[in-house]
Amino acid sequence: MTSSKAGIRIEDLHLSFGATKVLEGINMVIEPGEFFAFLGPSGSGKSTLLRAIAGFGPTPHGRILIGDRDIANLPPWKRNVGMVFQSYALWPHMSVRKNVAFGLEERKMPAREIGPKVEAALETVNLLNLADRMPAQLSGGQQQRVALARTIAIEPQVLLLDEPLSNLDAALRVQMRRELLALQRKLGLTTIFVTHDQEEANTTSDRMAVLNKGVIQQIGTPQALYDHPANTFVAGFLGTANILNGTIQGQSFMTAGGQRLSVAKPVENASRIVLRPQNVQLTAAGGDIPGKVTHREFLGSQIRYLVETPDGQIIVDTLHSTGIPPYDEGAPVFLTIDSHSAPLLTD
Ligand SMILES: Nc1ncnc2c1ncn2[C@@H]1O[C@H](COP(=O)(O)OP(=O)(O)OP(=O)(O)O)[C@@H](O)[C@H]1O
Repeated sequence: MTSSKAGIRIEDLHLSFGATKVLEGINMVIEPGEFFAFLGPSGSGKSTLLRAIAGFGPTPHGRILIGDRDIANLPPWKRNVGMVFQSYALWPHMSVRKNVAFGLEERKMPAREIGPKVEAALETVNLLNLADRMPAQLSGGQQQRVALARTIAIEPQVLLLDEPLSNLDAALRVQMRRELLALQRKLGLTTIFVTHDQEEANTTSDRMAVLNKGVIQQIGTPQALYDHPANTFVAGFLGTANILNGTIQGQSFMTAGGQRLSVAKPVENASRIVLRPQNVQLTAAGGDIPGKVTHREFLGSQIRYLVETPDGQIIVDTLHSTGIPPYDEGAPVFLTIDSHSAPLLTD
């Protein structure tokens, strides 16, 4: 089963629900065949943006192009997009096979063509053996695969996924996100995946857009956004971050608490530095910054310490090896900070 690849271009998109602005000045280009994630906290506008591409919800201002077709004013069924919902939205009274055939029948495809297309879609998601079951006789993961098969059967140019894994338990989510990525790679379909789960976005997407309050904060690969956040929101939203205030002085960042941290590339007007918990070392003596352990959490592979310092609380992650963690709550410690390539922020 193949689909023609098409990119997506969104130009200066604005959208309101009545008087409430929900999306502002959205511009982005999604490359043909790319797996792209919309990531952001609850209410940031991810689903609204996805639905605007699908043709649901209030009509936005701005342009939405799939390939070189402006689809912003087309009804959903003329946009050639396939959408998978969090709830799966399967017909409970229809077998798996009928559910997958439904969209093709709606499109008035000749019956002799529908059978092979349904088989091919079910084969793609490894569900051919369950084709005659009813949805209620399937596990959550299997229902999700039916929803996917139903969507890819119509051979859309673009696949839109709205939190498709959030009804699954943790282990199945991990398995399904790998299956989803493998399927996307096999079909080469331009895909947008909405999630509020950064691990899900990090592990699947080629690139992602981080949204907050209806505004895109940054677009890039997961690693680029983690290593080079554009602002305090992105730094704090992706992973755990210690964000210290201060100023640039020569080749150093001088923290508000009086610590001089050397930086490779000083940024003029930088007022914050981002220290990831794994870039701080804890020692009993001989480090740069004195502190006191106020809390300790056992995370399995790591131990997380909260340490009170002249710059406030700093989170430190250390690798766990078998045995008793070395520092108790209340222990005096020293921190050594690897600040050389730590991101500097100006907002
Ligand atoms: N039908 C509606 N009428 C009015 N406001 C709405 C409507 N749907 C969504 N909103 C508002 O638009 C904003 C964005 O909602 P949206 O569902 O896009 O966010 P989200 O980032 O997808 O959040 P979540 O992860 O919780 O689904 C929210 O403030 C929400 O309250």
